[in-house]
Amino acid sequence: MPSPGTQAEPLPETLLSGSADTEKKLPSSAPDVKSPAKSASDDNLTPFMRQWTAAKNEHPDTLLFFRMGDFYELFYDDAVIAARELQLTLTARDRERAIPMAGVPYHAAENYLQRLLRKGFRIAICEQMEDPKLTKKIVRREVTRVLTPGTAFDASLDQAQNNFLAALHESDGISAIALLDLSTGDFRAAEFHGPAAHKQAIDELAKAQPSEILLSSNAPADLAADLTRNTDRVAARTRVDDWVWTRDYAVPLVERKLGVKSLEGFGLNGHPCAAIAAGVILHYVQSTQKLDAIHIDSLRFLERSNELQLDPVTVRNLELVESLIAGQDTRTTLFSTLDCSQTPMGKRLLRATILRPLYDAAVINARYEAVAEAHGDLMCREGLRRAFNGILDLERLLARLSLDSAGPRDVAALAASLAKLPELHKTLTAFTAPLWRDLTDRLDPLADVTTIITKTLVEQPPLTLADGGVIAEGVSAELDDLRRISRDGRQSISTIEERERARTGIASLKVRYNSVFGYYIEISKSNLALAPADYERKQTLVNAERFTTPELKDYEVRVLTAHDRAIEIEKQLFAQLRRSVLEAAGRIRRISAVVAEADMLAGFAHLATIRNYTRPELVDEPVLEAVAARHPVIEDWMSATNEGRFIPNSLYLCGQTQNDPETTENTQPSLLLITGPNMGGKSTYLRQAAMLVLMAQMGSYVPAARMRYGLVDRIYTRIGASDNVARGRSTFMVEMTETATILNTATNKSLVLLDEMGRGTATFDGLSLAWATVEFLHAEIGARTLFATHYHELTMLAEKLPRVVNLRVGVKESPSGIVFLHSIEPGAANKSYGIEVARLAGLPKAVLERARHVLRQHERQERRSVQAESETAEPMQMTIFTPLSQRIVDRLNATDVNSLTPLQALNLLEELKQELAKP
Ligand SMILES: Nc1ncnc2c1ncn2[C@@H]1O[C@H](COP(=O)(O)OP(=O)(O)OP(=O)(O)O)[C@@H](O)[C@H]1O
Repeated sequence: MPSPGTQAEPLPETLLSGSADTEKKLPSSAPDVKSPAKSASDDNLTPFMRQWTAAKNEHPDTLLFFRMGDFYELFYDDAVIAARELQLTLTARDRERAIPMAGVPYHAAENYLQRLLRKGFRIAICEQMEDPKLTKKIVRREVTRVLTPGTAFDASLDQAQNNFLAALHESDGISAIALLDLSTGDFRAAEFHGPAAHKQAIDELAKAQPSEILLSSNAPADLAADLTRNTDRVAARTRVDDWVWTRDYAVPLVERKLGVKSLEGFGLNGHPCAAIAAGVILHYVQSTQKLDAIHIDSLRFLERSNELQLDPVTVRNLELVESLIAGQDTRTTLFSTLDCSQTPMGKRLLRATILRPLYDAAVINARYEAVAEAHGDLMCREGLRRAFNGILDLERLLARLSLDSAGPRDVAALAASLAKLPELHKTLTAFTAPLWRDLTDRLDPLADVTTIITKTLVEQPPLTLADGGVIAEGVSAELDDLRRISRDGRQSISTIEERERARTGIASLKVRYNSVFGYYIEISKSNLALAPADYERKQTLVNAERFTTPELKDYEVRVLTAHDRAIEIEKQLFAQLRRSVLEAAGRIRRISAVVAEADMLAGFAHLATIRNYTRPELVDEPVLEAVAARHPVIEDWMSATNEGRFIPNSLYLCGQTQNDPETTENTQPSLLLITGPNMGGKSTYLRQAAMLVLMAQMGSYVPAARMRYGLVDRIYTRIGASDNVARGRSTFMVEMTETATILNTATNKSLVLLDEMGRGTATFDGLSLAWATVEFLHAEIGARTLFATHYHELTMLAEKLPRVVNLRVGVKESPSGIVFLHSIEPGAANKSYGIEVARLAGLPKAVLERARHVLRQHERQERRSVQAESETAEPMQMTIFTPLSQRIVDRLNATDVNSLTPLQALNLLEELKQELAKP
């Protein structure tokens, strides 16, 4: 069957990926593999090529892997592309027509397939559907699977990451997405309303980093452009016919798959767009996998209100799961720092939790309590962590079984992992915190499933079913009998050999077997005269002659038939085992979730111990207080590389509440203005605040001596120049867009980090924008804000605005230069050390001296103009705006407008105008 209603879009020319090995030029024609435009009924074609052409025409946008015996062969342009991409030798089939051909051995195909998928190709696997030995005509072949980047579920996937297939649906101002990781069964959907719906959907997609995105065939082209701009890894884009994206077709697909009459239980009622996106995903999976993916048995509707919101910019800026610099050591991410999970499920959950921390005090506190208990009991904690040892990727093993691509060893691995559950269950019962109790209750040890597998399979099964030896003795009486015949047959062969040697007197006579000629007696040419008359000649070699006898022929039939039949029965029993295990698919998936959560929490407890993290206190006020806090990633990095010691710093912030009086003596700061030299540690201090909140809202302990905080609804960052320049926006434009988002959407529960805002433009423009932004954040938003800046003028705001406080990073001047203390102190920096830092960076002496000279001149000029101003004018205003506008403002402030007659008002206006006209 062809893939109905799908069509791959050419990939963009460049992969804008963060990882070095994918940062390659893709051939623009990568997935364009529509060759040749032939008709299967073309009379000139051989029957074989007619069969190939028919399969290719059904899947024109794929590379067709055509099974021929022990090889998958590719022909025409497919062969040329595969040879180029996989460095295969290009040969030719049919000397006359010279059809390009390239192939890979079927047992090694997996590796080649994955390489092509990673390059964005789609692949159709055309299998032999009957045994070539049993047919005299051409073997029947069918496309059994279509592989696409988003539907991969092979063993080479990164175990710590999901491989998502996404669908994006937009209709009547509503944007919805669905995400499915076929390799684990993780299936989610979300829907967004209002003016920001589209952006929110794109942001969610960017966070999920799907490998493939399904779009409607009539979706606008710029939808795809948006995705490219906001997604780090460029996903393959596949168009699906618009008729699939309809409520009548797509929603019943989801209902049928989940076995329900309504999607209410999955939180999808009233969210038809999300349900349609989920349905499109299922349609696509069915058309590519050609079988029912049993392990997809639930769907999670994502509620943004339950999460701490992180937009993709913040995820990238804070280097939560990926390093900012492409190809850089991934050990510098928060994920790598916190990852001490023992199982792949635990790793994936940790990653997902970093990207979606909680926004629910009860759940967060329940986690703290569980971590506290494990933290406080070394024996139990270590016992628990040991219990995860040997639990392999339950979700992915199950998925492979569900998609019928699990071999005997996969099933044995599943059983070995499940066999660890009773021990895990026992270890968990030692804990009493409610969350541990809940996990213990949910941990079904699945003993029945383990028993079925261990009873059915031999202890160490072979990789494939092909040669048998997979099913244990005692499972099937018929199989045991056939095996005996086959075994006895081999013994009889040696008896025959001995007897025939004695009969003929030829000591070197051999009885052997090969797959082409079956059993035979081999006699060397020199002994041919001794061959008895009942020997029938079978094959002549250079130095020997091969014979058979009626007895040997009879043996052959019995032994080979027994062997083939035994393998047939093994296949049937294995299929039956697969079905039995899949009946427990839902239970296995639920257990995987329990294992993942227990593993992650045990990891938090372990980190708390080895890194000295402490339990945060979650309160009902918008505070953010941390005593002696550290940046988890830098601290870990420094201790791993023995590069110094991280200097702890404290933080006190309080978001503005509705009841806050306008000004009071002891107002807590909502905005910290941090000044100080480059390299002083300003950015680190900012990021550290975000890390603390993020970890705390994941339910983890934090790197601080003490932390007290109120829930944060969203973390905003405007940090440094990002790589969007490559995506068509200037540094300054990116900066302003990000700032606009903050000012338009932050609340008093948010955490805002602004690092060197305004530096991307002319000094005074930048300063003015930064100034106005601080005022707006202070007056209108009241979010907990950290603002690092090199504009010293901004520090004046601390005197004017009650909730703004100045902090500076400590430096010590010494004869040999400046020393960064990395401590955060009260007050504003009185000096910048740009030239000193430039010296440390190795700028040429001449440039440094010239810079010092220019700086001195500039400072002298500045002093002169300040002097002149103080002699002539009123005291300097605490504002960067001109005194003239301030005079007008003062005049207006002093006027009681209600007491003015219309004429007086007009006169006042005229006076102000004249004031403006003064030089
Ligand atoms: N508290 C600390 N303890 C130890 N080292 C630190 C600390 N804070 C920062 N550092 C180190 O100092 C260096 C500079 O830090 P950071 O980038 O935060 O400085 P900055 O003031 O933001 O500089 P710039 O203004 O140039 O961006 C980094 O290498 C960082 O690892």
